[in-house]
Amino acid sequence: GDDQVLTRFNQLQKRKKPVKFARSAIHNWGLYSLESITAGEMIIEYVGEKIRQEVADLREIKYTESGIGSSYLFRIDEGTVVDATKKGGIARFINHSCDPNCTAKIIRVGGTKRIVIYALRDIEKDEELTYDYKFEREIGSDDRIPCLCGSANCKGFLN
Ligand SMILES: Nc1ncnc2c1ncn2[C@@H]1O[C@H](CN(CC[C@H](N)C(=O)O)CC2CN(Cc3cccs3)C2)[C@@H](O)[C@H]1O
Repeated sequence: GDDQVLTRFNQLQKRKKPVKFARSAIHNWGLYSLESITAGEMIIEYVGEKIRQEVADLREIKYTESGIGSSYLFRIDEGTVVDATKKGGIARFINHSCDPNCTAKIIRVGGTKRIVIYALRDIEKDEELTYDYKFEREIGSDDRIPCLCGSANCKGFLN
């Protein structure tokens, strides 16, 4: 129930799972576990600036124009986005996989929504952490992002 989530979130605040960012076999930088993690455990919060969708749209254009490439934007709900580009935690380095070992959950803590990354299965030390980005399909658009996760069940694209 919610109280367990709260307790575990508070524990997570005190004792984050040790993780590190390093070069990824999937894309550029990725996030890795520094110790084995048990299925269901909270690993890290995706921390950043909470902004309205309209602001996120403008920033997305600015980031793309300034060559930051795709952005560290994480949608919380239809009106809210967390932007980890300028003020963000290292969870922004987690890559997508079609066979992920983590999942990103939106939890409500004291009335505010937060993004927490949980382990979907037992994770070994030094494994790259991944979750399914669940990007919306860009129907008909030509800017599909080819997926490099390398999983047997890879869908071929991120969007
Ligand atoms: N399975 C995958 N297959 C292909 N590409 C992937 C996969 N999974 C993540 N991606 C890329 O990664 C971005 C998500 N990124 C996660 C961390 C990234 N690896 C990083 O080093 O910053 C954050 C965005 C912000 N951008 C900054 C950039 C740095 C270098 C080139 S663009 C990347 C995504 O939007 C994608 O473009």
